[in-house]
Amino acid sequence: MTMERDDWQFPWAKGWPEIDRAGMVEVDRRMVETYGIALEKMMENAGRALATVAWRRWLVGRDAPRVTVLAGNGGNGGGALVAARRLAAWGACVEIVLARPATALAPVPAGQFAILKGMGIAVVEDPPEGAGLILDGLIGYSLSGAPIGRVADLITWANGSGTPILALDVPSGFDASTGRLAMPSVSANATVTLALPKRGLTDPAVRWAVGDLYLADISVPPALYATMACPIRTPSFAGEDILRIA
Ligand SMILES: NC(=O)C1=CN([C@@H]2O[C@H](COP(=O)(O)OP(=O)(O)OC[C@H]3O[C@@H](n4cnc5c(N)ncnc54)[C@H](OP(=O)(O)O)[C@@H]3O)[C@@H](O)[C@H]2O)[C@@H](O)CC1
Ligand SMILES: [K+]
Repeated sequence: MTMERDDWQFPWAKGWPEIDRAGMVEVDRRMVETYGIALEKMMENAGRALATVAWRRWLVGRDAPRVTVLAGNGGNGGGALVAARRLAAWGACVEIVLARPATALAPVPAGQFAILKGMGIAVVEDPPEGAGLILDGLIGYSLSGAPIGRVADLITWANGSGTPILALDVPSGFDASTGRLAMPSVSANATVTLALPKRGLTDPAVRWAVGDLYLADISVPPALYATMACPIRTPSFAGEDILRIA
């Protein structure tokens, strides 16, 4: 699978369709209710894509590389927990840091967390030093206001760690409704966004937070996009389920 395709390099030059939070919530709803593509399935695709980019860009060839996974209690955290499972199975030494107590995890992320516990994956309270990569699964498209509390502390810690950061869907702190960054915002080396680029992600002004941008296919049927209130042209993945688009 080639991760780089020249013709995908500059989406704003290519008119990549972008989507805001409301649109993505509608896509998620129709995936489940119209097509029966369960959240677990979407989350598995999201997490595997995150793990694949993590492995191929930062971890391949290294012996038991250490990965710190920062997980919020929503779908973004769930996708990162799937990536944690895949990376652990590929030989990474994974440490999970939850932003909220495990009891606050939403049902599907909680299921992912239970699997990780069953695998004996380490869950640590304080983020460890010296990891080779940090996964940002704190907040995705459901940011509400500027990050606060432990989430904000973890963002600040990750940014100051000197360790590369790979963000899921959006860098935590990025507002997918407005395309603007709240502070603090994760300053990611790369972001794996899901289905469609979230509104504003390809704006060069936010590149310092987004980093290199990958788009992951989570199997949205073209007809779903075509019958949206504002029809969307489907990105052509054509057998390559992760594309670098910026
Ligand atoms: N088809 C797809 O695209 C798929 C998308 N998927 C993924 O789901 C994501 C959307 O998931 P979501 O809606 O569960 O919420 P999400 O973004 O995880 O954030 C909620 C968390 O953020 C927190 N939080 C919010 N604001 C905050 C603040 N200011 N300061 C601090 N904390 C704040 C909030 O805390 P709380 O409000 O509960 O206290 C809660 O913990 C999406 O981005 C994608 O990654 C996958 O499921 C696969 C399919
Ligand atoms: K994130």
